[in-house]
Amino acid sequence: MSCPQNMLNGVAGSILENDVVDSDGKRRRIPSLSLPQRENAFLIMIQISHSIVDDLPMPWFGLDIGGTLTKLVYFEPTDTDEFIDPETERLVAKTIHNYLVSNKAYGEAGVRDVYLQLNNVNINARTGVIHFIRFPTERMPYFIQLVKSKGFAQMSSTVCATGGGAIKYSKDAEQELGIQFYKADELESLIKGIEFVAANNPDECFYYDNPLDEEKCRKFIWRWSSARCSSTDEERKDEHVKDGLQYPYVVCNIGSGVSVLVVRGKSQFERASGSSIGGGFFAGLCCMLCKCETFEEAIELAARGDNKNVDKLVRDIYGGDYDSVGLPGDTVAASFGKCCASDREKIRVEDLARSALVTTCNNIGSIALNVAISHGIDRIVFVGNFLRVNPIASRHLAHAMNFWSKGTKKALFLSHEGYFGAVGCLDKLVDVTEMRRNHRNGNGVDPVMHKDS
Ligand SMILES: Nc1ncnc2c1ncn2[C@@H]1O[C@H](COP(=O)(O)OP(=O)(O)O)[C@@H](O)[C@H]1O
Ligand SMILES: CC(C)(COP(=O)(O)O)[C@@H](O)C(=O)NCCC(=O)O
Repeated sequence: MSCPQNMLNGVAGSILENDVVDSDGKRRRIPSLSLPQRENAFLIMIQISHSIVDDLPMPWFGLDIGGTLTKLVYFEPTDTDEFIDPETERLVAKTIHNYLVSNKAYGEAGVRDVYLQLNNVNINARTGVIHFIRFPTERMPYFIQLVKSKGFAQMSSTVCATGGGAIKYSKDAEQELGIQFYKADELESLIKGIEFVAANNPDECFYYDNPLDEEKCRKFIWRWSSARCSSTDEERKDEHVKDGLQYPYVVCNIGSGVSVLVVRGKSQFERASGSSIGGGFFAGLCCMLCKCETFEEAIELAARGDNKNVDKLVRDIYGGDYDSVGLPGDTVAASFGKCCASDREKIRVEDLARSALVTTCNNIGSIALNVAISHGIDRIVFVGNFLRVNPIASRHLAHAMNFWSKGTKKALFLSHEGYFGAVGCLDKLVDVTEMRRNHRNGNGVDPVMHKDS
């Protein structure tokens, strides 16, 4: 465990001598020791563990309470040590493991995305696993009651929260559970989460070749940290791999609504644009027009539909391409433009769902591309849960970026789609640890009393 320097005050010499903590701050099991040595080490470890518990009690949760979905990430330490960790902390971890990690579904609507689990990651000087869980935000009151009934709130835990709901529900969490959120800004958390996950998961990022060609479409991993694609791994294996991400890049977050950000460096970003035509718009149209009950149902319907029966294309108006301005005949000229035609009875709900999907993607693609062009940036990273189980949208966006930029801009996608805000807000742990340490040393404020920072 990388005990922050201040935690080591007074015992540092003995700890290093007894090899409890590595010089780079990594925790390590003690090699076999003689009995007096063991007693000595044990006492030292009790002191350390108390300092650590004082600094930031486990378990650690990151919560992104969005307009539609709440994303919960749970960091489960795997570097636990019976000599170092207090028994209470280990018991809590076991209780949570038994409930969260042994199940894949919770209540009526909670789901753990097991395939996204990230192993062997380091957060705030601990090593562990990140688990990914989501549920509809409208179930938040039920979630609060569940946490209460399972007694999770009593286990002194550290909850970092972001998204609009971190503000909206903070009073309920406090009143019902006695939990105060460490709040983080959602866009800052989004970028921190993207950079953290991309750095920890070499296969996180991908792009499509020939996105709209059913036969030739291929998905390739983009090794973001080394700016190369996985197909060249072998031939370039001896090359030096650069650390960190390649700047600049554009992020287009498609949640309920859409935010487009320009990222120029670590912690250096601006929100350049946005749109209300996003995931909520698509889901809402499908609910009202197609009577879909779920997002998954809407996507399945759209997969079987044809937007050409609903949208007016350039060729429906021009009889072919509109050459002089470079508009191909199969471009959508007017979304839903055929819905007023006298033969509209032939339009199926599948076609309406597909048109809703294409309309949403076209609008988002155009905004994201404009931002990339106006800022002179070539890589556009699309994230957000609108892209969940939705390769049609990703492939459509990939094609649009390539086609309208004449191949100069590339659409990239990340496999943890909508979870970056929840991961990124865990970064608050580092700030809180630092603040608590300062407070203990007589400087600064107590973060427990100032969780809104
Ligand atoms: N299981 C689901 N339930 C509802 N919407 C979903 C689901 N899976 C994907 N979506 C899509 O994801 C969007 C929400 O994306 P998300 O990134 O979680 O945003 P937010 O933070 O606004 O909730 C929805 O508007 C919908 O289009
Ligand atoms: C307000 C929001 C940041 C909230 O984030 P979300 O829950 O949609 O992920 C987002 O919905 C948004 O950027 N809407 C578009 C607002 C606009 O620029 O028109």
